[in-house]
Amino acid sequence: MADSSSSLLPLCERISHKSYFLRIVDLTILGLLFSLLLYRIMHMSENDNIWLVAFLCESCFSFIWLIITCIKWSPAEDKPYPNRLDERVHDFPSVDMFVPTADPVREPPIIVVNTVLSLLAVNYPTNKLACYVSDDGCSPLTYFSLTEASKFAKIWVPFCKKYNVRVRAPFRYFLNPLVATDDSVFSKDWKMTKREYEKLCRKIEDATGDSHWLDADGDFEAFSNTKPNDHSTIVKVVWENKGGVGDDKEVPHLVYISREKRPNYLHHYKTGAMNFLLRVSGLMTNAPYMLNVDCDMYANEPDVVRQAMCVFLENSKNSNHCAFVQFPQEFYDSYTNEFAVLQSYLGRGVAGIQGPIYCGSGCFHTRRVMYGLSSDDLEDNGSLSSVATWEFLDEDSLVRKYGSSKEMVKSVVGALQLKSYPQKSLTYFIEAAQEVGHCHYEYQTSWGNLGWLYDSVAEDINTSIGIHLRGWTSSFVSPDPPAFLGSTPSVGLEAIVQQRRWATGAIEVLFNKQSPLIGMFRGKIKFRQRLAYFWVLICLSSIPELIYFLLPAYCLLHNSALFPKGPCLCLTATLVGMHCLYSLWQFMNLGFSVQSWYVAQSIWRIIATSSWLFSIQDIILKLLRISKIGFVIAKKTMPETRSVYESSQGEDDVPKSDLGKFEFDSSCHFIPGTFIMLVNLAALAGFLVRLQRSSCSHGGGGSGLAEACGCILVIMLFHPFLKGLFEHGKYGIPLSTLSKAAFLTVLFVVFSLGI
Ligand SMILES: O=c1ccn([C@@H]2O[C@H](COP(=O)(O)OP(=O)(O)O[C@H]3O[C@H](CO)[C@@H](O)[C@H](O)[C@H]3O)[C@@H](O)[C@H]2O)c(=O)[nH]1
Ligand SMILES: [Mn+2]
Repeated sequence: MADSSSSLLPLCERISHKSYFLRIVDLTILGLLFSLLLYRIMHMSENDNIWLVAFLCESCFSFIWLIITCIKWSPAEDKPYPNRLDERVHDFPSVDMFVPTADPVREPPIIVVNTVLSLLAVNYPTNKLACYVSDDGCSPLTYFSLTEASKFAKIWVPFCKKYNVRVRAPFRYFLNPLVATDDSVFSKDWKMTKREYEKLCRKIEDATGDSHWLDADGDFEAFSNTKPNDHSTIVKVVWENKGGVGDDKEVPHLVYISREKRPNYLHHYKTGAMNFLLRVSGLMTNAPYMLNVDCDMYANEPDVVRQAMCVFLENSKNSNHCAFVQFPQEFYDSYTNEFAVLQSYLGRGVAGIQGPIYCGSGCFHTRRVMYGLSSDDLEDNGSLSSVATWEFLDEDSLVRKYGSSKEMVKSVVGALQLKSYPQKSLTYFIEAAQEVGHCHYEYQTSWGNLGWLYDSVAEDINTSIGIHLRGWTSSFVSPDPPAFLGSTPSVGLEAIVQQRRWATGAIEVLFNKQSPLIGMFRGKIKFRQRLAYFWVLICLSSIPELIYFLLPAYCLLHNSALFPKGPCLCLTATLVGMHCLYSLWQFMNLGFSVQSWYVAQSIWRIIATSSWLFSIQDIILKLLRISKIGFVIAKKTMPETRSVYESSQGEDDVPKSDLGKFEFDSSCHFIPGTFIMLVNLAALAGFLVRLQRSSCSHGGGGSGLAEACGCILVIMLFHPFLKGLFEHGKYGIPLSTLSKAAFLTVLFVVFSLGI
């Protein structure tokens, strides 16, 4: 473990990104918002009800900005120095790596295989690593792909280490052609490895849709007569690194697991899979640290495990108890950069308080924390306190918490006491692993209150709150190039549905016993950290946003004033202008273009008025017990696999003009956006032909110019819908959506005109 000599340089450092300039900008915007609210209060009596509605919406926006300012106040991140690790650490801690997958169609096995290969090939002693793939789809194709991948890994892993390959997911690596080199051995190895990878791709492709190979091989017997939601537990050791000494030619363990599923049992989607992974890995290797990635998130940085260990080992020497190390989620196929910007500003902001929020992927966890320990259950030297020993290691309580498997209990005790795990063959544990995969294993235990927490489809936020409430800190490491890269749905329905799930999950957290709202003063969580979890509920702002986007149109048609009059209009104009410039600066500061800033602004507004709006409906239906909330798996794609071994052109296969174009279909998700667009167009048209009512009987009455500008701004924000009105095919708004939105627009216009 880590050398205690203090004269050596630290393994990681905390870097503060505090900026007085940004604080002043944040506070100025906040001041302008409050001034606007004050102006509205002072002129409430002179205006009609719409003034009050605007006031309420703006109060919500001001509250959100207040929270954002608090979160961003003292941004920070950790910078690890993996090069210093070797001189400091003699015995590296083990790390178990989890990859959950659930659907071989939406998550093609070749993507999962690439993720697994990138993990198996990281720069870390191979005998300290084990990779576990959980398959909720119970797919023989996924299992087959992994067995084939493990054979290829014996070529790929040594190749990566010998030539210090930077990107260790073969599909990415082979996108680039072989660079001319004098090293003939390298050229030969490169060509051979590429050929083998192509063979692997072809084998997987051939096996897709053709299942005769299933019967031919006894290894697949476990998969016969299974359905994804009705089958027994399957545990298969795909590759065991027997007697490994950790040299560069070895391949770490690879284990395939699929927990039992029966139609009438709750299986808790990804969260259930994660807890099963936690148990099986506990039985087999019981590493003190665990990496968890989504099946499409390959390791893009070979040193990533070493980076995470730098943070853990450095913190283990002081009493700063770090529960997890989170790397940002970044994507190889994203044409919009709104997440990168969000993570860079808000993510670092939270990181500077108690630590980043766990975001489901690209995160290293501590096993002991996942088994339910609080930060004050530990002594300064990291051992269990006497109270915790009594509370956690009592035999009855162990069975009550972790279930009845004797092997499991033994492994939990070992993990809690940080005992080194007796090496046994992985196959020795298959029976015990099957036992802890039964549907009823968790029944009347604490699983779901410990491990990954149940009752929300956003298990990441939920679990994260649980950890921070127990007084742990977490760490944010954001290397360049990114540590992990994954696939994100293209802009359109897929992305909207994904955002709807995230928003629904976030609101579900509000109603949990972990809720940052309930138990406001409970737990060892810092106040600003609690605020950060409130920010996650930003999805609730969809209602004021929707209303606000309709207000200018309403006021224009109804001939009432929305914005302050005279010189005070400057207040609104400055606010809008400053906010635009500020967000533009944030984008450009990270190297993104003006265009990408503009696209991101509209994407956020579209997400707010569709995904977030429908998530509120999901929650209401759940609370009324009318429907349950499911986990719709996001579709993963990789740059044309064909091009990987035929043209090596990558994304160039897609016409550039189609990249990032908004796709529509007849889903109800597109109705709000179309409706907003039509309403604002109608109001502007009405304004232009002086259709507005001439009487000023309804309150203040405005010249309408400011409101017309408001409409133009809304149209600019929803410009994909404007384009969608004129485009055809998947880029055009379908007639059914258009007619529904048009009907609503007519109702709105009639209502606004007061006919
Ligand atoms: O029943 C299920 C459903 C999903 N998954 C896996 O969960 C992961 C995440 O699913 P994905 O469809 O990719 O969701 P995303 O919206 O892209 O994921 C983000 O949001 C989720 C919460 O909604 C988090 O769990 C993820 O870690 C986070 O990356 C994938 O590896 C899936 O295979 C399962 O194992 N079982
Ligand atoms: Mn995903």
